[in-house]
Amino acid sequence: MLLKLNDPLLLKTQAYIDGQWVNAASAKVFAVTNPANGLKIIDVADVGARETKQAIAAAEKALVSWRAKTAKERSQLLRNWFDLTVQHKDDLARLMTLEQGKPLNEALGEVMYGASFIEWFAEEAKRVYGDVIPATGGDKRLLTIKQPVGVVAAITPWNFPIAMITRKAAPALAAGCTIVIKPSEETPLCALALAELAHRAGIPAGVLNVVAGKDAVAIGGELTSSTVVRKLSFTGSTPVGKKLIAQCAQTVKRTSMELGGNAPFIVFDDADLDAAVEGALASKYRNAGQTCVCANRILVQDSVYDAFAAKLAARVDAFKVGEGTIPGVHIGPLINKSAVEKVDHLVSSALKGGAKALVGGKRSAQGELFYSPTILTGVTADMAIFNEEIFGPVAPLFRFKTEEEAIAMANATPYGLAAYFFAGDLARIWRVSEGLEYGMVGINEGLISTEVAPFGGVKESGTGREGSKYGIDEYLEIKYLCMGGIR
Ligand SMILES: NC(=O)c1ccc[n+]([C@@H]2O[C@H](COP(=O)([O-])OP(=O)(O)OC[C@H]3O[C@@H](n4cnc5c(N)ncnc54)[C@H](O)[C@@H]3O)[C@@H](O)[C@H]2O)c1
Ligand SMILES: O=C[C@H](O)CS(=O)(=O)O
Repeated sequence: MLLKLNDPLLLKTQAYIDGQWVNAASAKVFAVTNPANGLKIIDVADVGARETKQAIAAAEKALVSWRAKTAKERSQLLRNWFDLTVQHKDDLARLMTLEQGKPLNEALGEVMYGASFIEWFAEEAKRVYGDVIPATGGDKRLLTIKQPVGVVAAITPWNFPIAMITRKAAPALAAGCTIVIKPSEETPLCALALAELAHRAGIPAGVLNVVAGKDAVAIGGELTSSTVVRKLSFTGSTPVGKKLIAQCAQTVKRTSMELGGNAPFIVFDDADLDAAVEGALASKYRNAGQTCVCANRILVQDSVYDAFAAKLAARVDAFKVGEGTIPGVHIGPLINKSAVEKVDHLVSSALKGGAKALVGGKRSAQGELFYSPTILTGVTADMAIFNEEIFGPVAPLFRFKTEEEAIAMANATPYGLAAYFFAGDLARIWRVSEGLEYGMVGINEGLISTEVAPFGGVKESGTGREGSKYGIDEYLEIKYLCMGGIR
């Protein structure tokens, strides 16, 4: 797709530091490519440790006046940012489809989902309350106040290049923090466009900074070792999250971790099978299966296995695979070569182990980074595909006999982000909801993410929650005040 933007000034190719657009001191650039065809979209300034230091210094400088603003003043500026994001939603969606590959309608959905966090936290900014605590002595008054953590670092993934940024930046700014964002090198254009809109919204220089570069380790090293940065909010893979937690430990930073998933999707014998199929389609194949909350293992009770598989296959077989700008496309490309190779390896290994491809089971002829929507049957829990995050349009179906077996299978993973199940009986719904070791559970529903509810996982899927009334707490410190001598 030639890049036709209504507002061409949203296409930014430099780092955004201290309210200025700057090139890399090294003059280096890196190419951003379209995963649908491998063609270069544009070159972007390839910044590193030096520019990251400058961004941290800018955020530190801006913190003084930003935290001193009233909650209402910060709220209004966030509202301006929300309004501009919605106003430019079509251009942002085009940029996203171009650099990330998801179908245009999904990209538009993500822009609005991302904007919803700015809207939500524009309001939450005005509801940061403290406490008055009943004193232990007549001469004392006890209270708490909440204050911003300070300078925040955010490191974000490529699969939701707008929403994963606003889900961090909005609560951080609402709380009175300033932020340095390192987007994925795969998808910097959306991040830089968001920075341009924040600038236009009147968010002061240094409050929000974006540093994009190929050397994630160098940028991350600066962000995690700086004593000025008091918090890291990371969204990405669990292995990288573990590294970053360790790096942050050296300066005792607060961290929020939104990491990998391995979501079970359980279909019980008392489920509405048509609803379960709709839920599986929505959860499994969104963003070509490249979401942290995608159904990763579909567990189906024996007596309904064949009926469910047949219904699901009929729908998946009808999926249209292609470039995201083409109307009616359901499945776009995966993000890069290693992603396709990983998915192909997991499928091939399962097939070698005796699984069968009811639909797909191979790369797509649409292009180097396309994979065919796939359903595998006869998959067993000893296969790698049961234990690894697939991150592709592949639905492995597993059989189970009893409710206890389903819960045990579902929980047999180090991950604990999202889980789903379809059932009818109310007592079963309560038993299974309480038995699943996950941060989020979809019950007769495959799409659960919203700005008003807490998003996050347990075990090795991370710590902390984003969105909801809880999300702003990640960026606040509670200070206890004890007033004495009051007689
Ligand atoms: N829990 C969630 O909310 C959530 C949301 C989206 C994606 N994810 C997870 O993210 C993964 C896919 O995204 P990804 O491939 O971008 O993940 P990734 O971990 O490879 O990269 C995420 C970000 O970290 C950066 N990074 C990588 N190595 C780094 C290092 N050593 N130091 C500093 N920064 C580093 C990358 O440049 C990118 O910006 C999947 O595991 C998915 O489940 C989780
Ligand atoms: O991939 C992770 C995102 O958080 C997915 S969602 O859009 O928030 O469900």
